[in-house]
Amino acid sequence: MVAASPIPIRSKKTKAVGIPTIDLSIQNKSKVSRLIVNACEELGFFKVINHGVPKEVVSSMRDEGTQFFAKTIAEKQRAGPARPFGFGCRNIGVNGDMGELEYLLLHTNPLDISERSQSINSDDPTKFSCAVNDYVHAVRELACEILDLAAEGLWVPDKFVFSRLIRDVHSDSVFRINHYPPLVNPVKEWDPSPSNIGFGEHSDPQILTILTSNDVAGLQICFQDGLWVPVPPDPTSFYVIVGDALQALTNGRFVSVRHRALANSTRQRLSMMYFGAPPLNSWICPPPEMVSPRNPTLYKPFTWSDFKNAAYSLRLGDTRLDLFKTATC
Ligand SMILES: C=C1C[C@]23C[C@@]1(O)CC[C@H]2[C@@]12CC[C@H](O)[C@@](C)(C(=O)O1)[C@H]2[C@@H]3C(=O)O
Ligand SMILES: O=C(O)CCC(=O)C(=O)O
Ligand SMILES: [Fe+2]
Repeated sequence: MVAASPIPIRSKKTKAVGIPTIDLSIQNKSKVSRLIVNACEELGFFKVINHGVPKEVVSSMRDEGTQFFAKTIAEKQRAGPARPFGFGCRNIGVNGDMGELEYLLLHTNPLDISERSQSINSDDPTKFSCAVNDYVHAVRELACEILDLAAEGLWVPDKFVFSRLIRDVHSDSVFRINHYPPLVNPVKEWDPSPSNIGFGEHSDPQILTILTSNDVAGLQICFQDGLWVPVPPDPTSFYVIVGDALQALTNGRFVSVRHRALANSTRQRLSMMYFGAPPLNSWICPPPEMVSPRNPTLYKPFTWSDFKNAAYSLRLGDTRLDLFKTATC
C-alpha cells in the first residue's frame, strides 16, 4: 500500500493543488524514500502520518505552551527578551520584522532548557523542562528517520550523512512555540495584508523543520509557481519543511519552501516547531554523490555558523542562500 495521497485544496486563484502525505508506517521503505525525495524536490514540504511520536508527548508540550501564553504579559516577559532565546512579542528577530504573534524560542540543549524553564514555569520548572526534552527527543528522532530515508532515496551510500548533523550533542537545533491570538481588528479573514500577517514569508535556515499546530488554520506554503496554498491544520500529524541548509547539502536538489502564517480573526492558534540544525562549526557541503558535471557545485562551502550569522544579519524574507552561490550559477 502506497500513501502519497495529496490532500486536494482548491485555491482562490487556480486549480486544485496537493500537499503530499507520507505514511511512515509503510513497510516498503524504498517506496517511502522515493516519496520523501519527490516531495522534497518538488515542494520542500510534506505531511507525515503514523509518525511514531507519542500523542501524550505532543499534548504535554501543547498544554505547557497554552499555560504559558495564558499568563499576564508581565509574567511572560520574565522569560524574555528573545535575543534570540526567550519570550518575544510581535518582534521577529532583530532587524525590524514584525508579526501578529507572541512566541517562546529555546535552544534544544538540555542545560539551556533547564535554566530557561525556571523563568517560564516558576511553579514547576521541571514539568516544563521534561515536556520540552521529551518533545524535542521525539521530534528529533522523527527528523532523523526522515533524513535517513531521504539519503537512501538519493542513493547516498552514507545513510546518516544528514541525520548525524542534528544528532550531534553540539547541534544548534532550536525549538519554537508560536501563539497567534485572535485578531482584534481583522482586515478580512484571509487577506494577507500586513495586519493579518502572523509570521511573514520566509524559508527556514536550518536542515529540517518539524511543525505541528492546534486545529486552527493559518500556515500557508508557496508552490514553485508562486501560488500560495493554505495548509489544513492537523493536530495529529506533523508537517515537514525543507530548510536552506538541506537545500545546500543536496546541492540544490531539495528546495527550501517559502511559507508564512496568517493570524485568524476568531480563534487563537498555537504552533510548535523543531528546527534541526548542525553544530556551529559543521561544514554545509554536499556529499560527493550530489555533485557531477551535469550538477556542478551550486554553493561555496560554508559553516553553519557562517550561514546563521548571515541569516541573523538579514530580514526574515531575504533569500540568504543567494549570498553563498558559486560564480558559475
Ligand atoms: C528575522 C529573523 C528571525 C529569524 C532570524 C532572522 O534574522 C532571519 C531568519 C528567522 C528565522 C526563521 C525560522 C525560525 O523561526 C528562526 C528561529 C530561525 O532560525 O530563522 C527565525 C529567526 C528568529 O526568529 O530569531
Ligand atoms: O507558526 C507557524 O505555523 C509557522 C512559523 C514559522 O514558519 C517559523 O516559526 O519559522
Ligand atoms: Fe518557518
